[in-house]
Amino acid sequence: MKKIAVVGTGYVGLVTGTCFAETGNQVICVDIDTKKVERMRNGEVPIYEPHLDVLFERNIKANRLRFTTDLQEGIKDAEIIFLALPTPPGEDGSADLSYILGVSEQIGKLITDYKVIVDKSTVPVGTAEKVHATIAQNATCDFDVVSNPEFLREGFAVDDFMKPDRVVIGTQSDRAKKVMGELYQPFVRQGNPILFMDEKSAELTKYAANSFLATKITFMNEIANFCELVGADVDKVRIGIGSDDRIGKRFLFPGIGYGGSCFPKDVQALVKSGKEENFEFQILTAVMKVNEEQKTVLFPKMQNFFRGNLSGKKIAVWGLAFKPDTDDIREAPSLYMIKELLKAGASVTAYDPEAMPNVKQLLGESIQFATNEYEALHDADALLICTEWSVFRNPDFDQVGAVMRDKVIFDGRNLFDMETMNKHGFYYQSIGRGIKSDN
Ligand SMILES: NC(=O)c1ccc[n+]([C@@H]2O[C@H](COP(=O)([O-])OP(=O)(O)OC[C@H]3O[C@@H](n4cnc5c(N)ncnc54)[C@H](O)[C@@H]3O)[C@@H](O)[C@H]2O)c1
Ligand SMILES: O=c1ccn([C@@H]2O[C@H](COP(=O)(O)OP(=O)(O)O[C@H]3O[C@H](CO)[C@@H](O)[C@H](O)[C@H]3O)[C@@H](O)[C@H]2O)c(=O)[nH]1
Repeated sequence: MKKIAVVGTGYVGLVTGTCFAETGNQVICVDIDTKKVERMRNGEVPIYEPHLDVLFERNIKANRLRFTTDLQEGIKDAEIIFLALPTPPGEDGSADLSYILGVSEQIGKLITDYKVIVDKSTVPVGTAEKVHATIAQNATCDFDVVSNPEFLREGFAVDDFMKPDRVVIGTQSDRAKKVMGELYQPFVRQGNPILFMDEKSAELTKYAANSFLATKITFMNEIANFCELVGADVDKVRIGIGSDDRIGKRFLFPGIGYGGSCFPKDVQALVKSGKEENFEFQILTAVMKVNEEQKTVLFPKMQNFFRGNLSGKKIAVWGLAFKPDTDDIREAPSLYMIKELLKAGASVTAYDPEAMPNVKQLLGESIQFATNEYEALHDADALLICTEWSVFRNPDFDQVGAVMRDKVIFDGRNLFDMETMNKHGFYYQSIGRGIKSDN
């Protein structure tokens, strides 16, 4: 059993804290958001993340998981302090380290006995050194700073955390290595490795992983766009190349661009880190450009369909979250499409199983929200699909066609097969699969 403090209770911090509690540790989560802490103390999970609620409730009941707004109270008994704080893009695209360094400064003033301070946030190479220097300015006791990047995906966060493909631990301190190795032992029982390395390599491993995955998706999006020009079917090409073990089946799904709180900001931050070393990440620069264009690739198609005049058209939007099984709308492609549609004078009625409250906060009254997917379609001139929630995968097409003004679908996630669409008489455009049916 270890005593752990987790500072920051967002998608990463709350999952980290809860999963460490689940393996028998004593965890206290610290957040400056008083309302959030109040909600958690009342037993409420403040984010939507499948399966988190069961673990959360169980560990609170067992007194292994507690919450506070007071950093001093949070860290006083902890041997390990995780920093799961935001690292948003600064104005120039580099990672903003003010949250990390601000809390590090406070930690330096507060600690009185040995602690392992762990960077769980995604941070540029050299941050562990900066955190160390910041704490050292005030600390009067021994401490180590470790880089332990997190690879969980939203929507699968609990599973990814409990059964990680690997755990990366960057430290050159034997003492910290031992503490971290013991902590993670229960999570690598399946034989997946704990990879010990130096801090800088650990920090870069995280950016390299995200940038590689973003590149893989973007490559497939370009292939999809080319498929449309030459009449090939990207789904067939995807399966064709994905069957090669060297390429792999995963992360090859084309769509309206990658979004979320990680890929866009992390690719940008790595490119910026390169610039600081007079190094140009040529591939990643192209990835960012292609992805920007991909987010609105369906817009000109919609404009064409409506002969350049979207003004007054009613567009139903299915899916607002940047991906299914999350309420997160950070950098969601849906928001880019909605912005273009509103600019063109269209009206938008949207439905998303989890993300509507977040979008309401952002867009207010500028769009309408429906209580289910069919209600969103009432009198719609077209349906635009932005997120592949399971509930959208097998709709009653007769009902869909009956409530819409026109049977027109623009699908940014390739949910339906072309034959089904043809059979039901829909005009259907997706990504990389050509136009099947003329209206
Ligand atoms: N979201 C993901 O899927 C994911 C996965 C892997 C890594 N990461 C990285 O992990 C980090 C955290 O991401 P997130 O998505 O969990 O962020 P988030 O925005 O969801 O949560 C951050 C939390 O930190 C709190 N906070 C801010 N300042 C604080 C302070 N001074 N003291 C205490 N709490 C404070 C906020 O109130 C918030 O609850 C980022 O670096 C991100 O890149 C995220
Ligand atoms: O084949 C694919 C797979 C994903 N996406 C898009 O890519 C984005 C990111 O998806 P995903 O990676 O599943 O979600 P995240 O929760 O953002 O997770 C990524 O970012 C996290 C934060 O750094 C990392 O921890 C994870 O390993 C990494 O997968 C989303 O917009 C998806 O729609 C595609 O377009 N095609």
